[in-house]
Amino acid sequence: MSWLYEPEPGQNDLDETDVRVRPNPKGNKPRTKKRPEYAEAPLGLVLGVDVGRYRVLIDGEDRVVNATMGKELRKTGAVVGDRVALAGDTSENEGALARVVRIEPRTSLLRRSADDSDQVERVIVANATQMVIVVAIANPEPRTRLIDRYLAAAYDAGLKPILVITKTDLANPDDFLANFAGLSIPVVLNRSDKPALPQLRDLLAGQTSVFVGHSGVGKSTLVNSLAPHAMRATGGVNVVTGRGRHTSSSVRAIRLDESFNGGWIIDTPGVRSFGLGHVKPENLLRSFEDLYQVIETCPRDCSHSADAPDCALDEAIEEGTLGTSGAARVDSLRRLIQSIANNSSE
Ligand SMILES: Nc1nc2c(ncn2[C@@H]2O[C@H](COP(=O)(O)OP(=O)(O)OP(=O)(O)O)[C@@H](O)[C@H]2O)c(=O)[nH]1
Ligand SMILES: [Zn+2]
Repeated sequence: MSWLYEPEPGQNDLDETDVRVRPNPKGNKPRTKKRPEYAEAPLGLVLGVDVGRYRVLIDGEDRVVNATMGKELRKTGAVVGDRVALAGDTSENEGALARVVRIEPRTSLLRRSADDSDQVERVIVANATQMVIVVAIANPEPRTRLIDRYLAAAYDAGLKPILVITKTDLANPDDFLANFAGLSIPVVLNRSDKPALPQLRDLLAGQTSVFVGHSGVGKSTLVNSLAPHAMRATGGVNVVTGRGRHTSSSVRAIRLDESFNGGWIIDTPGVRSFGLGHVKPENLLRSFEDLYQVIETCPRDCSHSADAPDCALDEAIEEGTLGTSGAARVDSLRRLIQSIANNSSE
């Protein structure tokens, strides 16, 4: 249920030193009775989740342990990127199973709905700082609206978006990129025979970057070029259960090498759709930053949809102030507004 995942006010400001004496802004009862008991529990990072089993990298050690969710946390569940406290058998011994007894406050949450009318959201990744949107310039043909969806999800989650255009050996990306000229997001042009490693390194250094993209765009190829050691470091997807491919999620965290200054990639191969049912309309508008100045001049309570009277977007298109891609951008925004309209009326 969505409310379980809502960050509390002020939560984003907390760091590890706040864990033991977390101030309770509302002064009501503490969230978990168990907290003092597990104050010394080792902390770790969730690298992967497989049918209720978690692979957790213990802080300060190069040790990945298997864990299950403690009883009181089972409904909430943890996701890749979560920082968790462990009790029980935290050894790497065969058959050892630790227990997650606490999930640390999250600094960000990337969610998606099954589709735009679905308000039951699924949390995909916790604590990421940016979203790398991977799109091929050809094969498969890029779709600007899909990128708009990703951008809306990124802004809603508080993640900084970065656009990586792959397969630039196949076509010239200039025309396509004109669609996003008004956005202040970094764009990296990449081709597998000459990966743009220095530029990517600059952008990914010290960050936790969620990689998203449609099937076939070359995301795996890109991730492999950035983290050739990935399989070894993360232990692969099915190590925990050893049970074939029945993974509940193949999302996994991959540590980048030292040249990335503590940077991580979170790959999301299983994530096919990006429903925006949970996205707040104001976050959607913010993701169209090139239109935002115009939107601010709209009448109060303007819905900005195609039938909205006196929407300043229509005027701006007529006057040509939004550039050549202006009409297409407005069209994309309006489709997304329409898609999440059911949601916002409740
Ligand atoms: N020409 C060209 N082909 C590429 C490039 N990058 C990847 N490919 C090819 O595109 C195809 C898809 O690449 P993947 O890396 O498997 O794509 P993916 O996005 O991970 O796709 P899924 O595995 O379906 O999620 C493969 O045949 C790659 O060899 C590139 O820069 N140029
Ligand atoms: Zn408007």
